Amino acid sequence: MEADEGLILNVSSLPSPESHHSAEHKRFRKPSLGKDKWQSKALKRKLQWADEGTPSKQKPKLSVSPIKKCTKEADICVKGNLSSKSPPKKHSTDRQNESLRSRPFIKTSCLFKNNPKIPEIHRGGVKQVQEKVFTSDSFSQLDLHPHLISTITTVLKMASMTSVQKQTIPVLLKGKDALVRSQTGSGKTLAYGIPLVQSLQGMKSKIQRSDGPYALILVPTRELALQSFDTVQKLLKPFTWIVPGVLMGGEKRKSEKARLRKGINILISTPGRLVDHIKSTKCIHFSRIQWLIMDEADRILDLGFEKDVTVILNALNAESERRQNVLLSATLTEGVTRLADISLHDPVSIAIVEETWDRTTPEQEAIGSPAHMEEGGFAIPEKLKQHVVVVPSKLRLVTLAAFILGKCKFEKHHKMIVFFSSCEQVEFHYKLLLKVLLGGQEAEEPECLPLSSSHLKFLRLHGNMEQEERTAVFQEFLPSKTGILLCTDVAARGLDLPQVTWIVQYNAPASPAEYIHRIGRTARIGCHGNSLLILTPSEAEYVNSLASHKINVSEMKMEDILSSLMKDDRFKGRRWGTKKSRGTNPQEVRERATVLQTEFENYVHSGEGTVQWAKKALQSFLRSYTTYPKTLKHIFHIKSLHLGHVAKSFGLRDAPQNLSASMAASPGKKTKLQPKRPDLRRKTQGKRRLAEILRSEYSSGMDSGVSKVKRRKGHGKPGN
Ligand SMILES: Nc1ncnc2c1ncn2[C@@H]1O[C@H](COP(=O)(O)OP(=O)(O)OP(=O)(O)O)[C@@H](O)[C@H]1O
Repeated sequence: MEADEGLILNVSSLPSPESHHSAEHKRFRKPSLGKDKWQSKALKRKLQWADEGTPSKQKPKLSVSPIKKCTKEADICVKGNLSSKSPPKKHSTDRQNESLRSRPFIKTSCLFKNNPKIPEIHRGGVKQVQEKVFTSDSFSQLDLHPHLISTITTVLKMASMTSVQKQTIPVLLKGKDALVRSQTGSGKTLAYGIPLVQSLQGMKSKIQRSDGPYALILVPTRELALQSFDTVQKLLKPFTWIVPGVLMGGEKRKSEKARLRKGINILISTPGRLVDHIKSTKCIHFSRIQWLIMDEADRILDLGFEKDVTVILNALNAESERRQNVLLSATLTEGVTRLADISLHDPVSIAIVEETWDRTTPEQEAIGSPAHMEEGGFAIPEKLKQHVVVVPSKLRLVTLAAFILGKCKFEKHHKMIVFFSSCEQVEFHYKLLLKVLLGGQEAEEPECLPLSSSHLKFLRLHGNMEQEERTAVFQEFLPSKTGILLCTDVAARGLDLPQVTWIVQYNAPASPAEYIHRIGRTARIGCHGNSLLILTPSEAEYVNSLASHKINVSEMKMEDILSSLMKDDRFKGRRWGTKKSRGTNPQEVRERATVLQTEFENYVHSGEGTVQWAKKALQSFLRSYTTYPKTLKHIFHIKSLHLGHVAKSFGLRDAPQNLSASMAASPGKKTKLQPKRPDLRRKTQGKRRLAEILRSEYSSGMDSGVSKVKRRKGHGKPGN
């Protein structure tokens, strides 16, 4: 146990955390149930607490100990039993008091003590790269089939072209290869979709379904495959003889084979799944392929799909030599240059930038080569407001919860995506937030929830989920006007989820490119949007790293986010009793944050299973922390993490002692996760682990080794 976690409330005659937790649930469902029992238990309580300076190695005692020192924060939890002094007058306050009295006091460390100083964020005058989204030109100006134009205007309801469409469509209609970069949400799908459909519908000999693929569209994730399929299908409405199809894993291989046998003319696939079919499905052939499109091309390589892409290119080259190739992304990086070299023939480079592009060198003037495209920074949608908040590790969880409550419960019309760095963390936070913020009654009895809570709808999406559930979640979140989607980077690329108002990055992304794609899930096609990046004090320098890529963030204050808790009396400290809270009293805000943290900790410590589950999530976080690239290691280094503090953000009261050997963490001290003498074997293991993590997010769905989270009704035991 760490020194600053010595402020522990040791309580005798406490109900077990588990029984308390279920009582809290009952409080929401049937407020009158168990009232007497809880009142008498509350009266029996004798609250005692240990000295703040408890030696760090001393084990927490559950016995009664003398009061040695009382800090303001201890007041929060201990002194506040005011109900006997000022008895409630009204029925509602009676019930409120009862709930306050029944609040458990097990042990709560000082959330606001011994935290590292929050450094000031200095924002240089970063001039962001900007693109104009729309042009005044209409699609009818292009040389397209009239039915295609009417589909665009009547089915897709689009009037004018976006900048990237205006520049790309004519190039592709001329039969040229292209390398296209334009900001997120600028309409790149139609930029390749329209010329593709125009060219296939106009082929001299009419396409037959049995001809097999004429076009191959590669995308990194299954959801993006589904989305691209949907767009292509719409464009093909008047051209019913051209058949699109999607291969994306998760589906039975047999049924995909059957669809391939029947014939797919525009094949949309994730690379891994396609390679699987190339290797095992006899009826797949590419003799008529005319188009190869790689959307999110840089990501396809990042994921270690390079080998897969090579297999695919070889398969295509073996059967057909002449085809048109297109690579697209909002962030073209070195990887794409490599891919461009092997897949494109004399390409036209298209990048949509405005004057703010900082052309300081003659090389940068020549945007003709993809290498130059990345030097000036990536464009960010004009109406996207980016924020950063620096939060000490211990306060991360409550800050996230307060932010979600503030936006999605106490404000209207917010739809939010929260990014985490691993599947386990998504699962953990999903269930923890459901249990604590919604009282665990989310799915079963929404009508029993306090009215305001009905605005909170949590969903999650990550690579370890069964495909059926992934698709269901995607389809549910897509049209929804509200909701909070917790996810990994599996949702960072390409997904077009309308009306998302906030992107929260709970774990910083591993590259500026990923930052751009994550925030790009909002403020699409000229709309407004907001993003929040949550950093710890030791990570604050990341803001400079973003600035060097022309990414400009403005600071939010943690205290302002936490002040949303003033609107939620479920987290009212006991000493405030029935007193009406006026304005934002910083002390009361801290108290409420502490009550909320206690609720998290109580849930996590409600059983051995939940403790293990939190440790697993913590371990997963630490593992992902070791995978930041070299260039960011000075900011995100495992050694700069304080394990005891980080544990708090997983609802754990103490730094876990028994993390797996590979972690070799030392509780209560800064973590020592790096081997003292890293040898080659360990390096290889690290690489393999990284590959596993990435694969778990993006696997084609055919890798048998990936464990799946089965869909459970009513959200059963965590960690399963
Ligand atoms: N000309 C247009 N007019 C109006 N809306 C458009 C137009 N073109 C595309 N859109 C819409 O803009 C949204 C974003 O398009 P799309 O998903 O193709 O963007 P993107 O550039 O591929 O984004 P990302 O880089 O995130 O993948 C979609 O909802 C699409 O229907």
